[in-house]
Amino acid sequence: MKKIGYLGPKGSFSEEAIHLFIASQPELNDSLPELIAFPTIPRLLFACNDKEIDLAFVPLENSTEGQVGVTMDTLGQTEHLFITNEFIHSIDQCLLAHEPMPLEQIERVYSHEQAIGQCRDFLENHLPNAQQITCLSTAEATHRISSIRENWAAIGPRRAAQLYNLHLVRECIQDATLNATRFVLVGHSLAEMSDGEDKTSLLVIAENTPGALYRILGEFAKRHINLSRIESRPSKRKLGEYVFFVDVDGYVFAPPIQDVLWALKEEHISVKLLGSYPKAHPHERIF
Ligand SMILES: O=C(O)C(=O)Cc1ccccc1
Repeated sequence: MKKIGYLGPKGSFSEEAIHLFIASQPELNDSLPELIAFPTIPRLLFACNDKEIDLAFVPLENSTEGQVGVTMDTLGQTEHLFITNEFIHSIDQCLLAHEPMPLEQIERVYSHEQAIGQCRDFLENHLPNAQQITCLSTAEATHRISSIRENWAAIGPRRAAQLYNLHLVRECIQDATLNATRFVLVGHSLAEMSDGEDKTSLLVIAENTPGALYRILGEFAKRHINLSRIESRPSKRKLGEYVFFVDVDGYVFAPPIQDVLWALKEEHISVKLLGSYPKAHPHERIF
């Protein structure tokens, strides 16, 4: 039985999404994998890197709040991991508490930083005086408030209310109605080319010199390769030095992508392959 790790505990958005992802994959449905909850994203990805688990399922970016920096940074640091699938899951944030309670009475709000960021306007407008407390996940936040009878609330998935015996004070409190998170499944080997459209994720380390990024992007443009995403993260070595996460259309062994990789190598630009995997097509309800 395959072991798949996710950011837990039970009731997190990651758990909700991994169940839906498994249901969408006929080959995983035949012998259901064992799901293992991890408390943090680095611990989960390093456990996969060290082969304690077969696969790790992690959030990568959200349509409202943007990149999940810790996932990107850890993927950059690990050596034996490849993204093998992506999965887009729509996210409805709920405000949960022990009992029905007027918003003015809520003194503290617990949640994951991504969830707090997705509900920033709601929190400013309706809970301006509540203290915001960041937790390792929305489910951890929900679990924390469930054992203490105070005027505290948590932001998390609807299902966490049932699991932790809490009341749904408000639903759909995220600032953008259409709010979706892109999760990726990470494993130990490169996925094979699919029957449909694939994409390739690369980590490019550019020099801090005039035109460095222009030359990198030019290699893709010259070969008519479409870039679907480019994000920078600090190199963590020096202020003002960055690494770039680039997603391009196509499978890594497609000749134009191989040509770009050769050209970048010749220019001494270092590139780490993060994976090649089937492109997810978001459900219409999401976008
Ligand atoms: O905290 C969770 O429940 C997670 O799985 C991370 C997360 C948080 C907010 C949106 C999507 C994923």
